[in-house]
Amino acid sequence: MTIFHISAECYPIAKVGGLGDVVGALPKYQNKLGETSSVIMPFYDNKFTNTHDFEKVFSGRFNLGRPFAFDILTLVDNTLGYDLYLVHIPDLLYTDYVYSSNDTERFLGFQIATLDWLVQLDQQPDLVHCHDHHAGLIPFMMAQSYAYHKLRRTPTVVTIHNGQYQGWFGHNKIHLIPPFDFSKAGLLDWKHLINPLASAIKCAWKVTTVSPNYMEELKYAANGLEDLLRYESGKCVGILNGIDDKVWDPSTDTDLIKNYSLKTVASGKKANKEWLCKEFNLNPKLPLFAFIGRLVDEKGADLLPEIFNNSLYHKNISIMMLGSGDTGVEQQLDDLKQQHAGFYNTYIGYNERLAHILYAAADFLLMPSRVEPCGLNQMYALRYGTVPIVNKVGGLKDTVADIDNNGFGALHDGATVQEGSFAIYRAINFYNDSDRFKKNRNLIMKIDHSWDASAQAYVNLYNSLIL
Ligand SMILES: Nc1ncnc2c1ncn2[C@@H]1O[C@H](COP(=O)(O)OP(=O)(O)O[C@H]2O[C@H](CO)[C@@H](O)[C@H](O)[C@H]2O)[C@@H](O)[C@H]1O
Repeated sequence: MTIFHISAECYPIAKVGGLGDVVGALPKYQNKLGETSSVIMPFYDNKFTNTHDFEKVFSGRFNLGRPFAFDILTLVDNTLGYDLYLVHIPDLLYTDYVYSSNDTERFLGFQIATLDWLVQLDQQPDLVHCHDHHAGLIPFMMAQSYAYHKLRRTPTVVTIHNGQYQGWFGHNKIHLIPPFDFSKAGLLDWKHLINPLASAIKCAWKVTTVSPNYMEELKYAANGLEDLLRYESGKCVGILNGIDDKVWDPSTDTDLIKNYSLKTVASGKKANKEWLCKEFNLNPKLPLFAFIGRLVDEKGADLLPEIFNNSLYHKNISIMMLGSGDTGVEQQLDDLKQQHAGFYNTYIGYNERLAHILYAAADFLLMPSRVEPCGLNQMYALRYGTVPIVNKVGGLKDTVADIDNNGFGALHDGATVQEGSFAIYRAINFYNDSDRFKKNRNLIMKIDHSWDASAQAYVNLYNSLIL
C-alpha cells in the first residue's frame, strides 16, 4: 500500500514538538510492516536542508491571489527509513521557522502544491494521511476541487495531534481554495469561519486522535468542535502514539554523557546527572526533577513557578527546567533562580541534546498538563528510567499508573498548584524508599511503547478503507 503522510513537521528535518516526533517515526515503522509510506512536508531554510542534497522530481505553479512557482524535492540519501518529499515554494515557505502568526497562505500553498503534484503521478497513492490543521483542507480539496477529481476516491485519514489549534481564517479568503462546487462550501465552515481542522473532521474518511482517552475528552472540550466530534464519532478512533525506540534508546543515544542499559542504569543515570548538575550548579545528591516542554497553558506551564517555589522550600530536591514559550512565564521561571540558587536552574530555549541528557539525568519528569493529547515525554522518561509525575488527562491517563495503585508513576487529579506540589511531595517519599525506587526504575525501563503495535493499528485502519 502506498501512503503519503502530509505534515508541517517531521523529525529530524524540522521539529517544534511532538508532531515532528510522530511523523518522523510512524512511516519508518509502517515500512517495516511492508507498506510504502512517505512524508510530504514544506521545505524550510534550516540546518537539515542546508546540509543535505535534494533532487527535483516535479515543478509547477499555482495561483494564490497571484502565481507562485514551486518544486517538489526529494532527499537523495535514504537514511530516514522512508522517502521524504519537500514542497519548496521559495516565495511562501522559504523560512527558518515552521510557524508564524500569519500562516494561512503558507500552509494553503503547501497543500495546493502537494495535491498538484500527487494528482499527476502515474501511480496514484492508496491513501493520504493528513496531520493536524496544516494539512486539514486536503480531504476537502481531494473530494471537491475539480482539479483533483482523479483523487476523489482516494481514502483520507486525519490525525488530530492537538485540537486546540484549528487554523481558522475568514470567508473572504475562500477564493484561494482551488475551484469547487460552491454548494459544498459548508464543508469548510465552522461557526462562520473557514476552519481547516473542522473541515478535515467532516471530510476525511477516518479521524484519529493520538490516544483513546483524548478522543473521549474532545467530545466535551475541543475548543468549539465538541458537537462536531460527537456527531462524527462513528468514524473517529484513538490510537496511542508510540516512540521511536531507535532515536530514544539510552544504550545507544549519542547525545548522552554515558550510555546505559537495564543492567547499568544506576551508574549510567548517575554519570548523566553528575554532568548536568555540574553544568547547571545543582546538587547531584538530591532527587532531580525535570520539566521539558513548551511553556504554554496547555502544558500547565503557568503553574510551574509556584509549584517549584513550594517544592524547593525544604531544599531537599533539585529542579531543572528546559523550555520556552510564554515570555511572562519564562521570566517568572528565570526570576526564581536567585532565590533557589544551587537547587534550581533553567534553560530557556529549545535544545534537543539537552533534552536527551535531561531525560537520562532526572529521577522524575513533571507534566502538569491541562490538555495532553498523548504526550511523548512521559514515554521517553520511562524508557530512560525516569519516573513520570503527570496530571490525569488525555494520553497521560492512558500511559501512567500511580505508585499507590500498583503503578509506577505519580498521577495527580487536576492541573493545580496544590495537586502538582503534593505529587512532588509523594515522589520525594517514594525516592527515599530506595529499594522500591530502584525496583520501579527497572520495571519502567522494560515497558514497551515502541511504534510496532500502533503502526500496525494504523495499517489495519487503512486496510479497512481500501479493501
Ligand atoms: N525546549 C525544548 N527543548 C528540546 N526539546 C523539547 C523542548 N520542548 C519540547 N521538546 C520536545 O518536544 C516533544 C514534545 O512532545 P509532546 O508530545 O510532549 O508535546 P507537543 O505538545 O509538542 O505535541 C502534540 O502532539 C504530540 C504528538 O502526537 C502529542 O503527544 C502531544 O500530546 C500533543 O500536545 C518531545 O520530544 C520533547 O522532548
